[in-house]
Amino acid sequence: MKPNSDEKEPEQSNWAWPRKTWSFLSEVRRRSPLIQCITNFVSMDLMANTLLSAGASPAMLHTSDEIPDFTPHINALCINVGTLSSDWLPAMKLAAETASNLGKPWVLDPVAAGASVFRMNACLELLKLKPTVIRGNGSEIMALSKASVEPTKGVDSTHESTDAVESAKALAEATGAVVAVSGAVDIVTDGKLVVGAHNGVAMMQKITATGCSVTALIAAFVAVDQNHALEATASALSVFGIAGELGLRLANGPASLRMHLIDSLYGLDEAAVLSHVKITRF
Ligand SMILES: Nc1ncnc2c1ncn2[C@@H]1O[C@H](COP(=O)(O)OP(=O)(O)O)[C@@H](O)[C@H]1O
Ligand SMILES: Cc1ncsc1CCOP(=O)(O)O
Ligand SMILES: [Mg+2]
Repeated sequence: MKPNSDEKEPEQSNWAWPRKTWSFLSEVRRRSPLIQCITNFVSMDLMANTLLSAGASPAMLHTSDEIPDFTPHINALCINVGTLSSDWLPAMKLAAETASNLGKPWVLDPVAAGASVFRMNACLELLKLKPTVIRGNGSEIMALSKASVEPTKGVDSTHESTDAVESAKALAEATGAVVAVSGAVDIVTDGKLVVGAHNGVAMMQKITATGCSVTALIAAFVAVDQNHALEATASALSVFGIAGELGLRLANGPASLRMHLIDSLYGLDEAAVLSHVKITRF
C-alpha cells in the first residue's frame, strides 16, 4: 500500500523514492561508471573508497597534461576546491569545460566558497562552465548564491541546511544546476521542486571529507542517468546517509564510523534501501 495519497504526481510522491533510489544504486553497481575527481588532498582517500564501495570506478587525475586524453572517456567529473591553489585551477576549468562540451555531467563542491576572494572567484568561474549539480553545506551555498566573502568557519557550516533553501533555489535558477545543501536534512532543488533527504547521523560531521565524498557519490549517480539529476542527487544523499545510519550501529566514534560507513555502503541491499530511504517534498 502507498504511504501517501498523492495520486496526481506518482513520480514525485514519497512512496516512489525508495524504489528510485534502489534503482540508481543498482545501476551504479551494474555499470561501474568512471568518475574523474579533481579534489582536495584531505578527501582523496575517503572519496575514492566511497566510490569503490558504491560500485563506481574513481580516478583522481588532476593534471592539465592528461585531461585532453583522459576526460573524454569518463562518465562524470567531480570538482572540489577544498585545497585550491592557483596552479590547480586551470586544470579544474579545462576538465569542466571538456566535460561540458562533451555533454558529460559534472558536479561542483564549493568547499569554503566564502572564505576568500580567490576561492569565490574560482567558484564563480567554474559556475560559468555549467555544472550539472552543485553540493555544499549551508554556509557554502548561501555564500555562493550571494557571491559574498565574509568571515567564515572555513570548511564547516555555521548554518543549518534549512537556512539555505532560498539561496539554493536562487543558485539553481541562476545556473541551471541542481543544488544540494547537506546537513541534518539534505535539501535538493532544481529551483522549483525542493525535496529533503532525511537520512544520515550527526557524527558524519565529525569525519573529515564526508561532504566531499557524498559529492563524488552524487557524480556517480548522475553518471547513470544525467536526465534525472535531481532524483540522482537526492538518492545519492539518502544512500550515503543510510550507510552512516547502519555504520553507526557498529561504531564507537568517528574513526570506526568512517570504516563502518564504507562497509555499510558496500553491503547495502534492496531491503535495507527500501526500508530506510526517507526522501520527501520539502
Ligand atoms: N546533523 C546531521 N544529521 C544527519 N546527517 C548529517 C548531519 N550533518 C551532516 N550530515 C551528513 O553528513 C554528510 C556531510 O555533510 P556536511 O557535514 O553538511 O558536509 P560538509 O562536510 O561539506 O560540511 C552528508 O551526507 C550529510 O547528510
Ligand atoms: C579540512 C579541509 N580543509 C580543506 S579541504 C578539507 C576537507 C573538507 O571536507 P568536507 O567538506 O567534506 O568536510
Ligand atoms: Mg564540504
